[in-house]
Amino acid sequence: MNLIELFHLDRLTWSSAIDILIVSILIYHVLLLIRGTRAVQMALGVGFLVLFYYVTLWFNLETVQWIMTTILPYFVVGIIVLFAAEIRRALANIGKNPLLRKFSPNPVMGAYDEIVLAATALSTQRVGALIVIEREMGLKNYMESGVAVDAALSYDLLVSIFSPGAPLHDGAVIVQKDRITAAACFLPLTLNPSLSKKLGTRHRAAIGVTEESDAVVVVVSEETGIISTVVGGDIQRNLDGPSLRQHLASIFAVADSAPAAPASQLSPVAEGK
Ligand SMILES: Nc1ncnc2c1ncn2[C@@H]1O[C@H](COP(=O)(O)OP(=O)(O)OP(=O)(O)O)[C@@H](O)[C@H]1O
Repeated sequence: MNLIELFHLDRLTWSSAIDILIVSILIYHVLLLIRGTRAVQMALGVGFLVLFYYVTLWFNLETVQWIMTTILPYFVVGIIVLFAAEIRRALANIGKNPLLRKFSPNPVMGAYDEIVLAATALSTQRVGALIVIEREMGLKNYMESGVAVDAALSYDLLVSIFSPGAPLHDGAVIVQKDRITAAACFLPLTLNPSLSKKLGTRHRAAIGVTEESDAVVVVVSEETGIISTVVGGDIQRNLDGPSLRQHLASIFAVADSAPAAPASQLSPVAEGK
């Protein structure tokens, strides 16, 4: 028996090849989506139940089969509820239109330089900060949990919002293009069990919002002054001004022309705090 007969390749048609390709791409994207989340354990549990169902068919275990087929419809509803975040993310990714992205104007890196400067200054002063930058997916539901602000994105405003004791310092600032649109916003916490225990709620909120949206988050740790960015649930730690700027420039695909000024060149507003 040759390979063609062994794998029935003689029956392979163009449509079945395309079929296999699409299913492989779908499986690959589902695995990418659930990688590193609690959904992995659940997917393993579902796999085990499916296997168990075939074992009951094999041994003709009628009562177990009856129980499994009776609870299956409820089980499907349960899976939809449990995987709601992952399903939302998958649908949002499908809905992202690369054409729309091409036509929407690029954010001005100058505006994000304000974030770089503020993060650097806040880090030096050990002031915690949580800045969420909206991309294609709207963040209106998170904005509604905070206080609406409609102001130009500026270093001074960011530093004053996060100053300890300022009324809006607790929670996240939301940035849409070159404007600060909300402050003191509450974000969903990630439930990822594999995260370091060293990451507290500020960092968990930063990761959580990027698991549910395509936002980019800049976090400054109050405890250590460490600057991190989070995209798609992945946290990148230990950034400094230039690396944060470079990272934001690469995410937003804008020309990285001028390096961010060091924190020592910042205006007296920050330095005085
Ligand atoms: N769900 C949330 N949404 C928005 N902000 C949050 C949320 N949870 C916590 N925060 C912010 O994080 C602060 C508490 O941070 P905490 O010390 O628990 O976290 P952390 O990750 O260890 O941060 P740090 O390194 O800055 O101490 C809160 O005062 C609040 O400003």
